[in-house]
Amino acid sequence: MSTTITKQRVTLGRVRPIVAPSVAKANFLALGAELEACTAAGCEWLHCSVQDGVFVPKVSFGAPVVAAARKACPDTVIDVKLGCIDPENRVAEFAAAGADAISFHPEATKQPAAVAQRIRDAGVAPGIVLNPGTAVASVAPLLDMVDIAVVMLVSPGHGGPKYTEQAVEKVKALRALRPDLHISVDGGVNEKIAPELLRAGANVLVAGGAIFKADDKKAVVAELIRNAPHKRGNDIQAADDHSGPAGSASAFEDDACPDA
Ligand SMILES: O=C(CO)[C@@H](O)[C@H](O)COP(=O)(O)O
Repeated sequence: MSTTITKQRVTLGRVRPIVAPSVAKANFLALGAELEACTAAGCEWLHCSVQDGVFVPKVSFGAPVVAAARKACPDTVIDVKLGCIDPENRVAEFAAAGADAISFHPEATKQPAAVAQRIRDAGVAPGIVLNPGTAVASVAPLLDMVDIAVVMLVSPGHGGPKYTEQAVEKVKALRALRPDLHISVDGGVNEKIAPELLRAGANVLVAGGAIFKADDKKAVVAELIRNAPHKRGNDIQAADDHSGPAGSASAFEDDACPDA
C-alpha cells in the first residue's frame, strides 16, 4: 500500500472532510471569481469533471479550463476526473495543465493498472471512479495503486436516478479496505445527504449545484461538513467501524476542517 506523499498537495494518512466544488457547475463567464469565492469559503479541492462525449455522453471542458483553474487558485488541489475513453492518452495533457489528482474509470481502458502508474509517474495522485454500476469487488485489485476513489451517486452525463444507498454501501466497503484512502462522493451531493455519506467514511464531498447556486458559499461548506464524524462530540462510530485493523483509530482527523 502506498503511504507516501504523492505530490505536496494530496497526501495520504488520517483523512479529513474536504469540500470540492464541481467546476462544471460554475458560471464560466466569471470563472476566476467563482473559484476564488470557493477557496475563500474553505474549499480545499476543486473538482474538474472532464467529459469527452464518448465514454460520457456529454462534453464538458478540457485542459485549458483546468489550467485556468490552476492559475486562479495556485494553492488549491486541482482534482481532475477523466470521463474519457482511453484515459492513458490524456494523462500528460492534464498533468501539464496543473492537475494534482487524476481519476479515471477502469472500464474506459484495457489496462487500468498501467494508467494508474502513468498518472503516478507524471507526479500526480491517481484515482479510480466507480460508476453506479461498478462494484467495489471489481476495482479491489486496483485499490493499492491509487490515492483516491470517487464513488458516483449518478451515472455521469446521463442524469436519471441518484443511487445514494448503493453509494453509502460502497463507501463503507472502500473505507474498510483502505482506511487512508481519499473517498470522494459525487453527483447531487447536498447538505441533506452529506452526513450519511460522511458517516459511511467518505471524506471528499464533490458538490456542484449546492455550492455554485449559493450566494453564501461559506455557509454551505460549513453545513455540508457540520456533522462530519471527525468533530468532537459527533458520532464517529461508523467511521471507526471501517477504519481498518482492530484497534486502529478513526480515519478522520480530530481537528482539521475548513470551518473549524
Ligand atoms: O461530473 C459530475 C456528474 O456527471 C459531477 O461532478 C457533477 O457535475 C456534480 O454536480 P452536482 O450534481 O453536485 O450539481
